[in-house]
Amino acid sequence: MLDYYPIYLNLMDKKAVVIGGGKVAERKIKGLIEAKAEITVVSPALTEKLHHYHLQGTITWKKKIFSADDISDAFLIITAVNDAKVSLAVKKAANPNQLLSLADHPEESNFILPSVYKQGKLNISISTSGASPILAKKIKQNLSNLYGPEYKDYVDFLYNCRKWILQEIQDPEMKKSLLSAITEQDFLTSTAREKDFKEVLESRTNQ
Ligand SMILES: C[C@@]1(CC(=O)O)c2cc3[nH]c(cc4nc(cc5[nH]c(cc(n2)[C@H]1CCC(=O)O)[C@@](C)(CC(=O)O)[C@@H]5CCC(=O)O)C(CC(=O)O)=C4CCC(=O)O)c(CCC(=O)O)c3CC(=O)O
Ligand SMILES: NC(=O)C1=CN([C@@H]2O[C@H](COP(=O)(O)OP(=O)(O)OC[C@H]3O[C@@H](n4cnc5c(N)ncnc54)[C@H](O)[C@@H]3O)[C@@H](O)[C@H]2O)C=CC1
Repeated sequence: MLDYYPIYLNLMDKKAVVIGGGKVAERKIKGLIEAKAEITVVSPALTEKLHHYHLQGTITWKKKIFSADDISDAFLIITAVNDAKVSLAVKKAANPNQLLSLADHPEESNFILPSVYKQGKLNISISTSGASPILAKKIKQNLSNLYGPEYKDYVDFLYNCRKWILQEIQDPEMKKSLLSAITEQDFLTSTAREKDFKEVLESRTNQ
C-alpha cells in the first residue's frame, strides 16, 4: 500500500500552475490562493469564479490548451482537465522533481490533496489516501463540532504566548510546564487569557 508522507508547504510567492479551469480546478485554486502562491491557470475556458479571480489580478490566465513550456518554471503543478490524455502529457512534460498532482490519476502523481479544516492558524488535514474523498470531507465537517470558531483567537493567543515563553523563560522544565499549562481547557474558555497567564506565571515562578 502507498503510505503518504504528510507535509505543510510554504507556497508564499512560489509559482503554481493549474491546467484546466473547471469546477475541480476552482477548488484546488482556492487553496492555492489562501497559501498566497503565484498562480497561473492554463485553460481555454474558466468558471465564473476563476474568471473573477483573473479580473481581480489574483491569478494569471493563459487562455490556451496546455503545452510543455507552461510548466517549465513551476514549483507545483496541478491538472484538473476532462481529458486523461492531457493529464498524462503534463506528467510527461514535468521534471520528476516538480511537485505534480493529476486530479484524474493520483497514482501518477507525487502528491495528493487532503480535505482541510481551518480555524485561523489551526489547520487540520484529512486524507483517506485516495480511498474515499467523500469520507475525508465528512470527517472535516464533523471536526467543526469539536473545534469551533473560538479556536481562532485561542490559537493566536497560544502563538503569541509560546513566542514570549520561548524568548523569556530559560529554565527548560519551567518552559515545558508553561507551554503545557496554556493548552489547558481554562485558557480556551477564558475571557482574560493574558491576565490568567500572568497568574500562572507568578504562581509557578514563586514556588
Ligand atoms: C486522490 C485525490 C487526488 C487529489 O485530487 O488530490 C482525489 C482523487 C479523486 N477524487 C475524485 C472524486 C471526488 N473528489 C471529491 C472531493 C475532493 N477530493 C479531494 C481529494 C482527492 N481526490 C485526493 C484524495 C483525498 C483523500 O486522500 O481522501 C478533496 C478532499 C480535496 C480537494 O480536492 O481539494 C475534495 C473534498 C474537499 C472538501 O473537503 O470539501 C468528490 C466529492 C465532491 O466533489 O464533493 C468526488 C466525487 C465522489 C467520488 O468520486 O468519490 C476522483 C474521481 C473523478 C472521476 O469521477 O473521474 C478522483 C480520481 C481517483 O480517485 O482516481
Ligand atoms: N481529484 C478530485 O478531487 C476530482 C477529480 N475529478 C477529475 O477532475 C477532472 C476535471 O473535472 P471538472 O473540473 O469537473 O471538469 P470540467 O469539464 O468542469 O473542467 C475541465 C477543464 O479543463 C479544461 N481543458 C480541457 N482540455 C484542456 C487542455 N488541453 N489544456 C488546458 N485545459 C484544458 C477545460 O477548458 C475545462 O476548463 C476530471 O477528469 C475528473 O475526472 C473530478 C472530481 C474530483
